[in-house]
Amino acid sequence: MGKIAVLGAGSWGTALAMVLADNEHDVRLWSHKKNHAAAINETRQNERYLPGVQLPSGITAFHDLAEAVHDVSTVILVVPTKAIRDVCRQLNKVLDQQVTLAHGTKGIEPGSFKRVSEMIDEELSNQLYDKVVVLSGPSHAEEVSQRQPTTLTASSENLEEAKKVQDLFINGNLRVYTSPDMIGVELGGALKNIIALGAGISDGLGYGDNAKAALITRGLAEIARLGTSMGANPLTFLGLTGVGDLIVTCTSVHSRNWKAGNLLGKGKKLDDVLDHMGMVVEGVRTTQAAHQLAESHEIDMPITDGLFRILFEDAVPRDVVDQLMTRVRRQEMEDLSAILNNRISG
Ligand SMILES: NC(=O)C1=CN([C@@H]2O[C@H](COP(=O)(O)OP(=O)(O)OC[C@H]3O[C@@H](n4cnc5c(N)ncnc54)[C@H](OP(=O)(O)O)[C@@H]3O)[C@@H](O)[C@H]2O)C=CC1
Ligand SMILES: O=C(CO)COP(=O)(O)O
Repeated sequence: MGKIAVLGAGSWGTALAMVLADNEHDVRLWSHKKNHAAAINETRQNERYLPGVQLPSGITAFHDLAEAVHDVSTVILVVPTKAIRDVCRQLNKVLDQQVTLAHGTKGIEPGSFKRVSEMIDEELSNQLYDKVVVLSGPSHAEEVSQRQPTTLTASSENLEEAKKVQDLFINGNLRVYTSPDMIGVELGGALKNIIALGAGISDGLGYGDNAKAALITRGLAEIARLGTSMGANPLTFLGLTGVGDLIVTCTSVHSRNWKAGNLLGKGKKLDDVLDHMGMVVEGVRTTQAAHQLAESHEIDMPITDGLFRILFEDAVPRDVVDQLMTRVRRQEMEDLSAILNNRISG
């Protein structure tokens, strides 16, 4: 079995490393913090990010990136979106063989509006890999680490690369599909975090299941609206990486985005919430990116707009809900051909 480097020793990197080790690969889990890597090797646990979970013997933690990627056939990037460019620049200096390159990161970069694979393509020398693969879907690290049944989708512009990643991860607990729609798969995974923040706020305000179902469904409509404008296949949003991930993130106590929203709904301030979380809450930056994108391209995203005002303009959550409920009346289903004709170019 192959040598694989997983870069990012947070909850998701560790859970993915466990799957690979279960599949008998030799896994190098890289942490940018020396003490963290040492503690993982010593205790055989990642106490900070997956407390109480015993790591399989096939995982070794590394702090030195050159050592972690030496001789590996595959590199999986699982750091937060804001760290992707920096880690790619470090990789350029130490990786000297061609690898299969995948990522499990869910975000869009504010300002550039780049998806994670686009950021990787901009930063990483193209001699080092063929086409990036994204691995996404409804999958909380806590449940994957307990080997509970989970499904994911591997997508790439080169389907052969996606199949290689499918092969590496698939087992009796984790079923992996493939998809050619890289844009839709990455956007579904990133944009659902915005709606999960909203679902948490709704729960924090004491609203019930009706409100949450409405947020999920109307949230899906605006994810599909933006995603389709950016070149995604609209059907992808009905799959695992669209509605599947939206459901799991909006309804699970494991979701950091839901938890952060819940605290906001209970009246906490964003900075205090983020300090308290101690783990990445990707939906915050993605809300900023999607809001900028929707504004500049005149795409109707009322939930995202409301979230943006709560997160960055101190809007009162209950007022935002009132505004959403009293918007101008409209027909539920929209004209897909109009959306397809309005694709964002470039
Ligand atoms: N957790 C989950 O269930 C899932 C998460 N994801 C996605 O995976 C990505 C990673 O999330 P997750 O593992 O959960 O996040 P966590 O917050 O659990 O962990 C993030 C990890 O990345 C490290 N890190 C932060 N900045 C850098 C940097 N500049 N260079 C190197 N390492 C860095 C952190 O180190 P430090 O301890 O120093 O902060 C930490 O080890 C996110 O995009 C998330 O949306 C996708 C599916 C499921
Ligand atoms: O992406 C996830 C589940 O698929 C994890 O969501 P959170 O980052 O909100 O925990």
